[in-house]
Amino acid sequence: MLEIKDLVKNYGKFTAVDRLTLSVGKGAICGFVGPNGAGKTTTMRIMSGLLNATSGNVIIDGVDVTKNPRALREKIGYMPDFFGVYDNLKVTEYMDFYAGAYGIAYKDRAPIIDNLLEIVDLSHKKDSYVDSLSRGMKQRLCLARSLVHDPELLILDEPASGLDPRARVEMKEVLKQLQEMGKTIIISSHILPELAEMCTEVCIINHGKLAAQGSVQEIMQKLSQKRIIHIEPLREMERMIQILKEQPMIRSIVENTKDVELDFTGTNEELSDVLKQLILADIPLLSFKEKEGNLEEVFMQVTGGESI
Ligand SMILES: Nc1ncnc2c1ncn2[C@@H]1O[C@H](COP(=O)(O)OP(=O)(O)OP(=O)(O)O)[C@@H](O)[C@H]1O
Repeated sequence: MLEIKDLVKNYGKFTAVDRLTLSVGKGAICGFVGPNGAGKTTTMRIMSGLLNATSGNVIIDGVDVTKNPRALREKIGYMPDFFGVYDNLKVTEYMDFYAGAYGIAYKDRAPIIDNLLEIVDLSHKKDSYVDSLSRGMKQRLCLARSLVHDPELLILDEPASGLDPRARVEMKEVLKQLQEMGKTIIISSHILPELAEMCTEVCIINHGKLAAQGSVQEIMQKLSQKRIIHIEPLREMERMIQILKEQPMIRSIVENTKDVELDFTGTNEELSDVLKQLILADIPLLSFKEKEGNLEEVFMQVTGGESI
């Protein structure tokens, strides 16, 4: 659905997007994650035809944005990270304004607007003033507005930013519904855990380059250099540690009051062998498990510890 090839954007001498190459399949919810200033907004604005690239290509559904921005206008819905101020405009009037801007005939607008407000769960607010809505509602309204022309690809810049956990869950549900309707969604954030639960895949962007792409699980596996294994014996801690010290794939052992933490460098096969050794030595075990990777740690590792 989306292919970005060698995309470069220079602002004067500064390179904000640096030979970025990636592709996103139809029906994906792809998270664009990176620290502040990584180049996410710049890339999204180029994808949406709002900004010219210095070089490279952005191909959406077979059409190059840089060569044919008009043809793409219908295919793309863009939600910016900034929500303007709309004094004295009611929710339906706001939607009507955008429907008009996309050339939708006046007589066709009402059912489209009603349907979209229902999708984003704002039907009950249709006669309210936009400025009176909560932040979460404004974000959802902004999302509804980017859908007026029924685009195939949605480009959402930081839609979850500043939302409380409940509003995030609501946003996640709306996105899932849109995915079920066959839309492809690109969504950005500078907080990986915020996106992880919403996305089918993630692209981590750093200094305008792609640092990693894949499902959250794949990225965690590829990038977590450390495998930490927790082992809790019922007793015989000392004897267990002696056996563990003889295992070749264990880089270090940290002893806690009740359990030990191994920094393990081996494969699953080798890990199951460690378990076998302990059982053969009759060490009574209460638990033997790998610590789940921490998304934030992985993100910090990929982006060189830059702030999130
Ligand atoms: N119009 C501009 N002129 C000069 N530099 C710019 C311009 N727009 C963006 N930049 C710079 O390009 C870099 C990338 O900015 P961009 O807004 O794309 O990052 P981002 O990943 O979206 O960051 P954030 O999460 O803070 O929104 C930043 O260093 C920014 O200062």
